Amino acid sequence: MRELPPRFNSRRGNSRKISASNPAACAPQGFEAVLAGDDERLGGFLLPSILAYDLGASSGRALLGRLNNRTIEVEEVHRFGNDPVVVGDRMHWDILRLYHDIKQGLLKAKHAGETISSLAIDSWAVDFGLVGRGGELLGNPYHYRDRHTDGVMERTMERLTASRIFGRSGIQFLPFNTIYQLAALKEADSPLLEQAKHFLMIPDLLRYFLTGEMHNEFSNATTTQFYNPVLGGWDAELLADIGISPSLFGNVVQPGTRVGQLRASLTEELGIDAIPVFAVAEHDTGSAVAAVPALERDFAYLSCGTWSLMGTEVDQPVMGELAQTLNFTNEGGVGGTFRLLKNIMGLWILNESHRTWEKAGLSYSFPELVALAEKAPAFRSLIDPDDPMFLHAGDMPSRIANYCERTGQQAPQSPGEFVRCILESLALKYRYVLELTERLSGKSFSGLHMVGGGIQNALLCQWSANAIGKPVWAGPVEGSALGNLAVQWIAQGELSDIWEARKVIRESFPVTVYEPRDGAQWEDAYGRFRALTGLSK
Ligand SMILES: C[C@H](O)[C@H](O)[C@@H](O)C(=O)CO
Repeated sequence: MRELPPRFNSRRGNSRKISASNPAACAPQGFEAVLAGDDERLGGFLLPSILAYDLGASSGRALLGRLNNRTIEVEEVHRFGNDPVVVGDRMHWDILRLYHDIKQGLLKAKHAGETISSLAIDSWAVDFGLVGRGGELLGNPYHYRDRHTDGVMERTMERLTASRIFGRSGIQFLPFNTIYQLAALKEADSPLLEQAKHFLMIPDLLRYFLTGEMHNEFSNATTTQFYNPVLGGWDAELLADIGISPSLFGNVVQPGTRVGQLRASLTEELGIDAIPVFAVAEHDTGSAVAAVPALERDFAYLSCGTWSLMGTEVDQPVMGELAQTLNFTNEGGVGGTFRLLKNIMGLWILNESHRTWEKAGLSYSFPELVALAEKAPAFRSLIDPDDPMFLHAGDMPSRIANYCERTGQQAPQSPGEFVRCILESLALKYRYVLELTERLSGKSFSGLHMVGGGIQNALLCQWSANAIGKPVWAGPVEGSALGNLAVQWIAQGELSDIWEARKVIRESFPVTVYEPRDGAQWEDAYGRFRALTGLSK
């Protein structure tokens, strides 16, 4: 059974009120005192900063956080690109460059005169590195959009059946899930598997570089599709099914667990202290959901970035036939919770269209593209953003035109019309998935919380409210980084539990409310969208 760190099993109402009555604990320099389970609040002293690294599919940032008398102050000390590297027909992450930027963040914090009391890393899911006998990384991790997994999911599902895989993992079927990446290496008889001794997901790997310690974190482990949430551990049967040795997989730690400190060689190299390192919800979506400033216990969220992740928070995974049929997922959360959600292709389609136009010498900023979309004719062309033709990198405008021709629609002609098609289709897909979430969870939501970088697109937020016919509460932008900070503060007794964290986030970062408009138009468009895309409930 999963062991939760102290202060994290307060999902429903049994949180321990932490009082500041015992001044004996007030020894800021004795920070370790807190770590030793002393949960007396340090009498309102301003504690040193903590550092959150949030690595997204296109960029990363190092955010300093301070908790100043119930208000969160954040400061971005380092922002960096995350450009995949294509070698031949393989696409890899530039993991050593990412580690270099993590070190840059530490140096910038040091030069800013900051005392860092802890740090943690979150990133996108499913991807991993393999480490050999000597502790060496055996190669640059594959990017989940690399095509070495083409056809592997279908072959694996045929051999094992979808019910067996979903019944043991509770995870949605996506072709890049870790289980199919490992199965692809097995099919290719990759020498990597012969040499591999340890499996580390992206944050696990970067944390290992920092501390020298190897741990697999829970929220990210669940995205592999071979973690069994009922057994509370790696599923040896599924691993055996794909011919992968269970010995590669280590102990799974829960968000909020202290997992070492910066190794001596690094503290010497950078001239900094051996800062404690925590595991947080290292799947960035897990951290984003932790930071949703919800008031009510039953809330719907949309984490909006390269991907759009929509769902709700549940105490137990929902692994019945309907969940499998609707292809929902149950990814691990904070405090023993699960994220019942569905992946939606998201702003990736817009980002790739922008990249295609840039390559063609058509240079538009994102705000310009959104302004052009607003002026374009409404609901002229609609797509299902999750059609597999939009998954891999490439010329999205041509694929959108192709989709429209295939469905008997007029294809967009100008960048403004293409962007309108993308944003309208996303908003309508959000309505579709929200209705499925209500059906599957048995909950009804009074509105939708939108968090993440994508909410800076106010038009998308407004159209999402119009499409769902309910208010959208947008904020915070830095959802993942704030969720990362929050779990570090809870682990160190600064916040009592995730609900206090959400309250402090709500008070520190006011949300923008988008009330639904143009109901009749969007209702009509939704009918057309369902008919065109063939999406039935
Ligand atoms: C593959 C994606 O990374 C994953 O499904 C998504 O949840 C994510 O991590 C978005 O950053």
